[in-house]
Amino acid sequence: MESAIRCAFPAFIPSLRSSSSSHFLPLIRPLFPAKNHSLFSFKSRNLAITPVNSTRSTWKPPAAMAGTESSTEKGKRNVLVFDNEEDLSVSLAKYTADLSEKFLKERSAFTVVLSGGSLIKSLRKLVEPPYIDTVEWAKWHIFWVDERVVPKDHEDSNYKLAYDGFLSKVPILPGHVYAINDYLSAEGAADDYEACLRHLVKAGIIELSKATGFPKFDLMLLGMGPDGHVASLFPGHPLVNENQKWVTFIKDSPKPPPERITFTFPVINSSAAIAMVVNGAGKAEAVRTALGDQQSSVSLPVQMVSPEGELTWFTDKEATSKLQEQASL
Ligand SMILES: O=C(O)[C@H](O)[C@@H](O)[C@H](O)[C@H](O)COP(=O)(O)O
Repeated sequence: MESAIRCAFPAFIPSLRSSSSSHFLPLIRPLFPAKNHSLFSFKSRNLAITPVNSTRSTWKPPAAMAGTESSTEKGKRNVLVFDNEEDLSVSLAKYTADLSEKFLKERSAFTVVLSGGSLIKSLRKLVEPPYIDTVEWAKWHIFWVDERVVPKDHEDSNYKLAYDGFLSKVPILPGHVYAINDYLSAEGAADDYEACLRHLVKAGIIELSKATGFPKFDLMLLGMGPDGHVASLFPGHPLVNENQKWVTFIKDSPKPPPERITFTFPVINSSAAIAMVVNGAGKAEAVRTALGDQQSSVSLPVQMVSPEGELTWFTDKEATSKLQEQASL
């Protein structure tokens, strides 16, 4: 029953762009044309590390990167290393638009999960031509992998961050933007968001993973904190082991604000595609832990990201600087 839907739709007004058919022109470019990956690349059975668009290359991936394979047996793994964040954002926009086209050939909805943080800024090329006119925005459905339990107009709100930097600039339908109910407690908001997801599964908008029974989103765009957290799943916190709930809550987040809701790892790892968007020197130590050659034990939540589908790291030279140091030792 429609009145039973408890998804909190925000008062979100999409930009008044033309609804001409140019929004729906098909893209013809393949994912990641080979010319952008020409310098050198390391590929193994399910891991590829590729410096992109460099004018010179000094870093060779550590041989022990192959250790990543054994811990990520599910899907294909790529690590793309860009010269800078600008190049990263150009490639991220193309990746996202191409994935949207690919999924929308198969079904009528494209389910996209956002995180907070610097990711939103890195999506800036997606709101520019050609994508603003070619992506089938009306079929996108937007979710959050985590949200701070604050009002939607609060400066800490991930909804506000995404609205200001992305959603207000593209013609995504207001009813397709699934924000949390910010009138509830953290626990209530988590339960409410899970109920929203369950409704959307029944409605055929979100698929369920045949392998896990958890919701399977088409694309998760994740950031990583300097401490290696993803979503609101922090190192050493028991929530990283939650394996029943789809959405849970935290009241003692080490990163402020303390009260948040977050998807759990079974949901994150049921995704068809995850883009790990990680740039800047502040992430270098966690990137070394996640992708370097000492991966015998899992100490960081980011190391638990292992989707059913494809995992693609969008990184830059600064974020991978300690990997490069390690490789040159
Ligand atoms: O609400 C949040 O805090 C975010 O969702 C969080 O998981 C974020 O993605 C990482 O902390 C990376 O943020 P930065 O890219 O800004 O470092």
